[in-house]
Amino acid sequence: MSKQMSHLDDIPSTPGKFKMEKSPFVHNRLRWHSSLAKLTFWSCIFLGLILIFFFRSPSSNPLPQDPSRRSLRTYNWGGPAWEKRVRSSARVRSHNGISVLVTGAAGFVGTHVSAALKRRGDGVLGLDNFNDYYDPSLKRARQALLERSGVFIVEGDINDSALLRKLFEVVAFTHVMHLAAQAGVRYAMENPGSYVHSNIAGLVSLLEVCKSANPQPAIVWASSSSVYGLNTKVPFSEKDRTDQPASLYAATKKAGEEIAHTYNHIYGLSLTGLRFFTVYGPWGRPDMAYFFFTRDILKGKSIPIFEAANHGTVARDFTYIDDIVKGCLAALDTAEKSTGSGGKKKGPAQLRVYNLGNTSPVPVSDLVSILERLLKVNAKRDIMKLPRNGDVQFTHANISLAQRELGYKPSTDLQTGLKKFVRWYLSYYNGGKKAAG
Ligand SMILES: O=C(O)[C@H]1O[C@H](OP(=O)(O)OP(=O)(O)OC[C@H]2O[C@@H](n3ccc(=O)[nH]c3=O)[C@H](O)[C@@H]2O)[C@H](O)[C@@H](O)[C@@H]1O
Repeated sequence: MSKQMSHLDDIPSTPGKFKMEKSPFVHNRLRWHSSLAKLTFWSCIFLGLILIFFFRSPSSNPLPQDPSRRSLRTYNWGGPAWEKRVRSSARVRSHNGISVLVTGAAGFVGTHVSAALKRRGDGVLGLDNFNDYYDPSLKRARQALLERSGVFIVEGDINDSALLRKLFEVVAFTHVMHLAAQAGVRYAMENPGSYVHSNIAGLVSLLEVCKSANPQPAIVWASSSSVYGLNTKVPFSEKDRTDQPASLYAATKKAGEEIAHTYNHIYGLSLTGLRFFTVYGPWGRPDMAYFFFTRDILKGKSIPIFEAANHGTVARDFTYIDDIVKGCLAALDTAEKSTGSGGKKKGPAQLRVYNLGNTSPVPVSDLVSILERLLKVNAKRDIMKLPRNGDVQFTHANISLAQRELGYKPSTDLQTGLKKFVRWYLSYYNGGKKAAG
């Protein structure tokens, strides 16, 4: 190093100018030294700036800062012990049982559906990416609950095609109950990418693997009442227009219905979409109004209650989880087989869409009154204008199609359902001592 330096020191940097200097050697050495120092100095500054930029740039570390790219997380799966667990969880234990892959199994509806299927002896394997859209510890608690009844939840993302293919290699699922999604109407303005990632790209990734599976499974999946968007004709019937979504969430669910049509048409996949109407109940989602209203009423915090223009009522056709589960199971049981094999269609296949609602919309202010009575605490009501962030003024399901074809008959009113929710909430959060996330 020093040898090389001394050699470099002897060579004038600009030989042409050399002769013009009065004391060429000394002067040039000084010049050389000072320019080397300058070069080193500016290089350090430049390097420093690059490093600062690199570490502060969100793209250098996409995982914690960009939740729409959750699939970039790596999950551990595979190996003989893992395959054994997968097989055992998916094993059918009753005569004429089905074997179901439940995506979003650690979610609210996913947990209840998985438990119900397992109870009647069907084979159930869960899949969930345990993202942090809301408190993941609640998802872990649901997972523990399912584990106790023999349901294994594979940790992974529906965008991971290699994982999905592996699951179909290990188990010949007869059905897929696809509930993994980015839910929530208002969050779509904060993180639009996560909706595209889960509800569109994830759905396509799943259907691609299902279409190539041999045998192809029948698929039942969660659409949403939000697809009715700005439709004003009530009650909402499956025949009504769904081309005016009011949120990106609704648009991705509507896109899902169109994508389902395509895969049914080209590949003969049997597909049933269920339009859920504001599902609530024990083990529910903390991002939903009934859940965080409960938390905030208990904390003495004020709760924002939306109203439409001219003090118009905002109402929802709140549907209790047990009724939804019955609808899901009936959809699975009436699903016909897919007709394709090896990615090729052999004949026309079933394509269905059903409303699963309660058929009795309740104003949000009444929901709050019921919670006040059940919690024995007066809410601090903060009445505010319905924000323009995707909410619609009301939903109301016409369920006659589901009644006729699935035998769907909701039987829990909001008062009864909320009573069960509040009992669960108080015991889960230890009498309100542990705060809900
Ligand atoms: O059924 C559906 O299609 C949808 O139901 C819910 O969406 P949403 O009905 O908006 O449920 P909440 O967020 O719990 O809101 C319930 C009601 O409370 C109102 N609300 C919400 C939040 C708030 O701070 N204040 C308030 O008054 C809403 O406007 C709405 O009328 C779910 O979050 C969606 O994932 C689902 O697809």
